[in-house]
Amino acid sequence: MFAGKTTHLMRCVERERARGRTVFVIKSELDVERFGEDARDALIAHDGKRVRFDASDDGGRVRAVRTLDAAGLGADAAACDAADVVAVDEAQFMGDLAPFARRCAEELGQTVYVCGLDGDYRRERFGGVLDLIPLCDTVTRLRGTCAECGDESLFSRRVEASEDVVRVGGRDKYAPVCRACYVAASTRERGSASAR
Ligand SMILES: Nc1ncnc2c1ncn2[C@@H]1O[C@H](COP(=O)(O)OP(=O)(O)O)[C@@H](O)[C@H]1O
Ligand SMILES: Cc1cn([C@H]2C[C@H](O)[C@@H](COP(=O)(O)O)O2)c(=O)[nH]c1=O
Repeated sequence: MFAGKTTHLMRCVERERARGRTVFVIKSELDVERFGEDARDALIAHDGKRVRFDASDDGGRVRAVRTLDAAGLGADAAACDAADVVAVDEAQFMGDLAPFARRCAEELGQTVYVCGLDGDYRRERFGGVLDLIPLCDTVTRLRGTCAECGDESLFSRRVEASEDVVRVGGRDKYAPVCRACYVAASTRERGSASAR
């Protein structure tokens, strides 16, 4: 988390739109829990930057969905199929990600951008993001800044006591950390659990 994934996706979306291409942006409905109704039709990064398309935009949309199938996309399924570009944020929450992305790229000829977490706070695979790797033209792994020592961050450490894998949130629940700080925190936590 905090690696700049959403910010990077926003730049890709803005570049495609500047070239006159229609972009359909899909994000997780879970973001609505975190940011409120505003998150239904806007991409939102941790620094508050937002990308929203207005009514005058050429068929491009930002939509928060539960699933990537016709049930999730509902009335927007045709607009999604018709877009030149499909961009998916928070892809770790999307079931059937690889079949969806493959259909977009290979049956519909769309340009597809997908951004999401490959691993959860335990550093285990998160949703279907890793299933895309063998299908991609390009993979970019971004890094943020370790919240504890300032080195580059690689992992998301959960700072709140909860063991649910899916736990929507930001700085209140997670900190981006480097390997050394992740391992040090895990060792501390294991130590305090065994002392109890
Ligand atoms: N520790 C951090 N490392 C990097 N960026 C951070 C950090 N804390 C806050 N930020 C902010 O988060 C922004 C990136 O947010 P975002 O694009 O939403 O990342 P992601 O989608 O990977 O979680 C940065 O531009 C920066 O303003
Ligand atoms: C590590 C981890 C994250 N989440 C949630 C927390 C946020 O709502 C998103 C990640 O958003 P970001 O744009 O990458 O910052 O995922 C989770 O549910 N479980 C986890 O283990």
